[in-house]
Amino acid sequence: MKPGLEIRDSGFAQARGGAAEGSTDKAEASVLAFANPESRIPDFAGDAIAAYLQQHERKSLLRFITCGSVDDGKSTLIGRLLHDTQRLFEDQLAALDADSRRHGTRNGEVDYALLVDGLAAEREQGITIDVAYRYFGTDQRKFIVADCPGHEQYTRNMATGASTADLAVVLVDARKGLLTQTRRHSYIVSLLGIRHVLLAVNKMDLVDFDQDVFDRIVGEYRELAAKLGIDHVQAVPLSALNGDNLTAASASTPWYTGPSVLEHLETVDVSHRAAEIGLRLPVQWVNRPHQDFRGFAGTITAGSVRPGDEIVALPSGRRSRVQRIVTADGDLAQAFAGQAVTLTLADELDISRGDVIASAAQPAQVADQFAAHLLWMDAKPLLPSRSYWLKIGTRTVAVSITEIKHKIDVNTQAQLAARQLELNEVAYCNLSLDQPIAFEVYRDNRDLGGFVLIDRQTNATVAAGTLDFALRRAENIHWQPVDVDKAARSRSKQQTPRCVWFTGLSGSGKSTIANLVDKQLHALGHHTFILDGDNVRHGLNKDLGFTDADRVENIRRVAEVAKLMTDAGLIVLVSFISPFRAERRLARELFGDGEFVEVFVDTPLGEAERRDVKGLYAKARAGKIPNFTGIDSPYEAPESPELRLDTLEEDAQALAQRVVDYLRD
Ligand SMILES: Nc1ncnc2c1ncn2[C@@H]1O[C@H](COP(=O)(O)OS(=O)(=O)O)[C@@H](OP(=O)(O)O)[C@H]1O
Ligand SMILES: Nc1ncnc2c1ncn2[C@@H]1O[C@H](COP(=O)(O)OP(=O)(O)O)[C@@H](O)[C@H]1O
Repeated sequence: MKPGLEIRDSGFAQARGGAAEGSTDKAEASVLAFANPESRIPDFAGDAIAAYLQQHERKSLLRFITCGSVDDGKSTLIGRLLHDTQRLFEDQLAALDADSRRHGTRNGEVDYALLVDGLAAEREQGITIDVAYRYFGTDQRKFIVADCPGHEQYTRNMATGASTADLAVVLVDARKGLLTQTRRHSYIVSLLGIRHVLLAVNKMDLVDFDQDVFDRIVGEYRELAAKLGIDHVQAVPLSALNGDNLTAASASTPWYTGPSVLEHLETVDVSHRAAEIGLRLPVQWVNRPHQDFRGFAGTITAGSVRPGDEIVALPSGRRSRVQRIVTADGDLAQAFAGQAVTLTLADELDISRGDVIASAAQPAQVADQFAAHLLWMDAKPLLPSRSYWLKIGTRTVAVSITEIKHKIDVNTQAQLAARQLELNEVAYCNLSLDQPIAFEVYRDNRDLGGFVLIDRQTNATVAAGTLDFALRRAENIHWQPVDVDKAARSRSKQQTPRCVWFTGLSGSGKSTIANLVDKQLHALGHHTFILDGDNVRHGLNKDLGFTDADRVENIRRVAEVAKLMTDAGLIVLVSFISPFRAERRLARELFGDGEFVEVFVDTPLGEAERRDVKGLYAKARAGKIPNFTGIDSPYEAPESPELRLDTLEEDAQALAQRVVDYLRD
């Protein structure tokens, strides 16, 4: 990549677009990522974009998003900007002409919205349903615009577009004024750190270019922006359809003396005046072609670097000096943000993918617990205590949400109590990671402060978030070393500590079999303990019910207790329905190799229901117990348990013997 090409990319785009895994040129890959998964319009192929960007390399780049409600005129605005700045490709124009005749809503005249609403399905519905990235340029500047859909359920796409933008064009229909959507989108704009809004009060022609209407809307919006901490608002009275105040001043608004939309986009200064942060190089891969060369490759996301500079590797905190800055075109004397480089260091430091190389004088911070804002983007709700992947910069770690402090009504900013989060909801949460990471608060650095959460089973991106601050408690709690450790306890008990985890439907036979195993082991002189769902729910977990969220927390706690018991040298028999794979995996990950033995007590629902030891199935069928496992709450059978016990094939005694044999092996 050539110096001077100003492409920035945030953690969001990387994780979503899958850009640059192991690539030496993230910026180029980002460009392609824009062209590919987001924009569904084939004309903007990666090559064309790269060529275009190269041609306009020396101009500054403004990334912006457009947002507003359906029918506010976003697509028309962008289409017209593209058209009027004459960056349209010839064939696109030809296609547009034909399309307008076929689909256009404007009696055979060119319909600019069709330039942007790429998909046939969208045209039929008359709405834009995905983020579409467009490139255009003028003599002053080049632009990348993300067109964000206006429909309520597509908040997720809007957040995707916003995560890389410096400015948001917020469209308001002059006849309607601020709508719920305007508030929602402005909230997300502020959440994702955009400080500049161009408020386009559109369709002014339909209110006779009435200044009072404009002033009233602008006044209301300024109030909202102030509450949200959006510092810079430029309002423009607009008719995107007719082009008033779009690229030049309109004769219809003599009372307006500000810039046109395009003039503002061309001249607005979006550079962050925040204190210049030092070098940040999230390591994408460690390049070790032979014994004598060890280089750390990645794209510099902030600051600059020269050979001789003192650096610190994070999170380890080890220091060294930069020896060389290697690129495909030879070594550099200095490299800047946006450049993909390989650094070699004066000392042998243990640095791996996901670490951050930072300037020693101005390092990033390190922590493993945070307060953060989360935008939930999955149809399945967020369950606190469940383990997800958190991807930040080039690092991926396991995370759980330890507390939802409150969710936020994005329309009113009201704070509401919540135990779980649904699609498109925003919440303020505490997060706990399984290892420390290098980070910066999102306000200061989007690259090291913005993250996504990934479902560990489906690999789907389920949330986007911003780190607000590290929790103090993380700094102040340390592991207390103990002299009598697990190995010592295990030796004195003459046994290998284990966690034997029985899972299965209610009435499958977990308790019966666990009890028999316990008796046998005890008779053999082993030190054991049974943790049974029914019992633990009378004490430690008596605050929990049977919602998905409560079951997740139930299992998390009992897994932690089982872990403590194995640390005490015991063989623990855990007998819980534990219906979700994710939590059984979480439990497994607490233990060492071979220590966790998953026993699937496999009894078909019909059989468990026939037994109905406690009469619960009958009640559940009668609608008296909501969320009953197997009836109206799911059971996810283990895929590869250490033992599967078929209770239709063998009796409880024989099955217990199989468990004991397994353990004694
Ligand atoms: N709605 C609902 N669904 C399932 N089970 C219910 C429910 N309500 C009460 N019970 C009784 O609670 C026992 C299950 O508790 P667990 O802690 O093992 O459940 S879970 O692991 O959190 O899913 C379970 O005990 P077992 O029959 O021993 O499995 C039931 O007796
Ligand atoms: N092969 C078997 N293994 C375990 N239990 C069985 C078997 N066959 C019948 N049962 C009966 O099924 C019931 C299982 O109940 P329980 O052990 O309390 O189940 P859970 O703890 O899974 O809810 C008991 O009444 C038990 O006698």
